[in-house]
Amino acid sequence: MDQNTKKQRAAEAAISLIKPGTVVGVGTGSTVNYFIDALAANKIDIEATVSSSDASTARLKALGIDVYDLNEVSTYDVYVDGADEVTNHKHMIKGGGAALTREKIVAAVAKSFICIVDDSKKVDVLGKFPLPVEVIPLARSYVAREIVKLGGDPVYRQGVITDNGNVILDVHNLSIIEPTALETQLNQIAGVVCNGIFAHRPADLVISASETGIERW
Ligand SMILES: O=C(CO)[C@H](O)[C@H](O)COP(=O)(O)O
Repeated sequence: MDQNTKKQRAAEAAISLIKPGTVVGVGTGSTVNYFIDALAANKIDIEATVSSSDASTARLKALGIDVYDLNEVSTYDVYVDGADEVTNHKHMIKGGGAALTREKIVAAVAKSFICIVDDSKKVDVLGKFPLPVEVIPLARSYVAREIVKLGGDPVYRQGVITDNGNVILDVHNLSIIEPTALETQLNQIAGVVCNGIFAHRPADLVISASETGIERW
């Protein structure tokens, strides 16, 4: 079974957890695209969505699904998003699609976070996937030097501007033993907007698809 089929299966497994009449938080990426398509295909009569990126907003609207501005919503039940890595503790690295900041915000407003992945994303320790850090453009070199002091190897993601007008540093060679501590530490560097460790707000449920079926934890 190829990776895209697994992504689609994980996304479709999340559909049964979506209740009619509710607002649904929608992440970003290829796995979430399958979720958006399944939301439309299953014709679940949701009230609307809140979205974590311009790309997801465009896909939702193209399928006739309403998208609320997050400022119109005080809270909502379920946020569904993919991940680049996820652990048994439901800590994640996100931001491979450069949408980490809005993803973290939209997830923060949700009562629960459902992470949908194929089984290649499950890891014991975060950090093999280069950690995305969104940075104010002016601060790029300074932040990179500070990250080197923390033991990481930052690489500027050439040609990528986030939906917020910022740039991304992908930090290689980190073994993230204490994700909550590193999430906090990176956020304290002046010029960092957000980093892709989701440990202060982990997932509540991970749905992972493999050859043999769906695993939940
Ligand atoms: O964090 C993300 C985007 O910023 C995505 O959730 C993550 O990169 C996984 O993407 P995909 O579902 O395409 O494998």
